[in-house]
Amino acid sequence: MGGPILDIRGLEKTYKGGTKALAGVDLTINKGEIFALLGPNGAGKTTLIGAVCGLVNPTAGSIHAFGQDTAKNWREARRKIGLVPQELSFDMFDKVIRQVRYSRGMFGCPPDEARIEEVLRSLSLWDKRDAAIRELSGGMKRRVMIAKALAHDPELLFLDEPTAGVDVELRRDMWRQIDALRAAGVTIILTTHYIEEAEEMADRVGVINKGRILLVDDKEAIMAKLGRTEAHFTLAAPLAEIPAAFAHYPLTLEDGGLRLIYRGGDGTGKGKREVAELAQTLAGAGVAYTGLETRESTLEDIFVDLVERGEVEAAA
Ligand SMILES: Nc1ncnc2c1ncn2[C@@H]1O[C@H](COP(=O)(O)OP(=O)(O)OP(=O)(O)O)[C@@H](O)[C@H]1O
Repeated sequence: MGGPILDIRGLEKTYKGGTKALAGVDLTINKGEIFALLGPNGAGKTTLIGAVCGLVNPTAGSIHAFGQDTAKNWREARRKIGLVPQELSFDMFDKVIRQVRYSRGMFGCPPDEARIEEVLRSLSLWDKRDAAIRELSGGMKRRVMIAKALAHDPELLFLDEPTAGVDVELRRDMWRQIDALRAAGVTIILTTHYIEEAEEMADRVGVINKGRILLVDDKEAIMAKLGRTEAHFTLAAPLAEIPAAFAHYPLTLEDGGLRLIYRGGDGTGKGKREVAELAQTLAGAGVAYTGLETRESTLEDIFVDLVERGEVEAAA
């Protein structure tokens, strides 16, 4: 992975009417990475993307893209940036291929029919190239949005909720497309509500809420730092209390003493190890169990936890 391709410092945006959508965002994106920006509705994700793409005028702070200060020279930076916005936007009566060609030209790239064909084929749009956009299904329209964003061969691609409301097949296609772009060295920033998407695709994850970045880290590091193991032992007979020999484990008794629950670990495997120890030693200590269910926390658990904790801290 390369050096910084995007550097955002102290970015703030207050809309007319007073909504503070960004409240001091610092974020550095490295060349070649896939960065997932997670956050609930209204967190400021679209505003942040808009600020980098020159669609939103920041109230304070700075953005450097490809080493250029976008406040001074956003056109130069914008040429190297592709944006697939959340909303569909194009001339519905125009033909697919013309819209894609037009996008390429708009960013000052010379015509290149071979490249246009390649982009259309990669998105399974080649057969539809002469169709008017309004004749296409919703999923196909979304593909056209991506084709348009790729037509000028951007080095940095923003995907704002690329798979919101699309079917499973199209979502898988998009993941494949993102993989291919990653292989070609394109840096990708995607926003999503689908945590599984971030879990599947991203190298790094940032969590944003109320215009503030709560956390940025490697996906693996987040899982390791904040991952938890939960294990439920269904006991053969109720326990009145946790035996002293197991007091050093993070255990609780529920269901009138019939369920022994382990909640702990740190994502480094400690949780699994401790649960395995318990599974082996409980019976020997006279605690028989008839069932064991375990689960590891997902990025979704971590995200919900962080946002809730962030809200608690903000309210405190
Ligand atoms: N043009 C605008 N004028 C006034 N307020 C706006 C405007 N655009 C966004 N906002 C407000 O700014 C805040 C952040 O919105 P933004 O669209 O950036 O969030 P988001 O994280 O992209 O949300 P979602 O996941 O719902 O798309 C919200 O409170 C929103 O209502």
